[in-house]
Amino acid sequence: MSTLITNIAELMTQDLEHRVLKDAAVVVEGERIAWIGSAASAPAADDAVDAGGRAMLPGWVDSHTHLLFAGDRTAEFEARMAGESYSAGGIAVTVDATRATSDFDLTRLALGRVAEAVSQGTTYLETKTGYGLTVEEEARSARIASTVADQATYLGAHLVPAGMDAGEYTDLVCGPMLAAVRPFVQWADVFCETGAFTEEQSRRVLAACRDAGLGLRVHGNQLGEGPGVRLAVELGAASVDHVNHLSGADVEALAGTWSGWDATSGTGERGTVATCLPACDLSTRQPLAPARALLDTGVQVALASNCNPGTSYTSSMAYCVATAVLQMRLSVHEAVRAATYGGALALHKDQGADADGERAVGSIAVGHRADLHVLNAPSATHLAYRPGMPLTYAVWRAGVRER
Ligand SMILES: N=CN[C@@H](CCC(=O)O)C(=O)O
Ligand SMILES: [Zn+2]
Repeated sequence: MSTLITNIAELMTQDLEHRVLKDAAVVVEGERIAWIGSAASAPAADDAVDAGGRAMLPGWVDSHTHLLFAGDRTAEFEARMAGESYSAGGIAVTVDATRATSDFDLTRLALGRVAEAVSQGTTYLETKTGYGLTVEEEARSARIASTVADQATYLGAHLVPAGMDAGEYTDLVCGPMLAAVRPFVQWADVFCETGAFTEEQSRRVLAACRDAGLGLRVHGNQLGEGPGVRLAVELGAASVDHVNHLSGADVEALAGTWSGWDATSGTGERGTVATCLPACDLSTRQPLAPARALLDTGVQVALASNCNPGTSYTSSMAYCVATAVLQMRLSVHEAVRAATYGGALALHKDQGADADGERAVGSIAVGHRADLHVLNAPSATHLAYRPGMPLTYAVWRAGVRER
């Protein structure tokens, strides 16, 4: 079964050549993109969809979410808006609510959040554990995460539970808890920040998880300058996320990780993606991450929602893109790239087409997964020009029309 989507006013491919085609068409065959080019030379297909002169871009790749939770933290948000500052301790409120929720309800809540994201153009997403914090609860979250998201991350090192010794809890995270979650996750993450995990504890967790075969990610430099970026670079993490407070040395270190990468062919030695979370920055009144400086220094950047009940209760990638353009000084093309290809790079899903059985996401090219987002607008510029407007018109996820 093939579908020709034609009359696309602007096709922002976010492929390696950064092509933006006018008056374009795309053919979807099963789960893959089979053809792209000018509408005038499009081949025939079983079915046809008229995009009506709208813009198409890759579906958003949300590479950082925390969707496995119950309850909300409205009171904490209100206190913050009244002047209190964010601290890691709020996580415990969500842990209590999550533990008190059945498997069925936790799954239903997470699926509802995924559906919300997909309806706004997200077609590939990662989610994390981290609101369980016991062996059984983290294993449960990891199991459910693996069924609701495309990729799952183990974040047992989110907060030391009340009444536990930090060293003993770190042992648990590196030992029995890791063994229990291992079948369900691809990645491990650690909240390396004052009030959460120290540099030494974070290094221990990351090393144990790496030895268990997991890829690494780090929550770092969110609330102040600290060891997060250094640790991510030292251990070869795929991404370091938040990155609000960076020293010049942090930026240089991140740029250095990309010195062996050839961005024009998408080959070479991968570095550590800097994942900026602007919705979280606004909701916690932190300075926006220096995405402009990171890009200018040669760092690969991703934008993600960080959807969670404490610091960023939104899955709107369009909101992140609008903020990146209006306030972080990215061009529309750069912001959309960070929210699509950048996320794929951070999740190691930027490559693969037909031959190897893997399908790249985050860019529109033949053989890639057919994850497509049509805007109710003639160009992607409208994402920033009309911020806050519901611009998602149609969504294909792995070739299936979702909206
Ligand atoms: N920073 C650590 N973890 C989450 C927040 C978790 C929470 O406050 O519930 C984040 O990415 O912002
Ligand atoms: Zn997070």
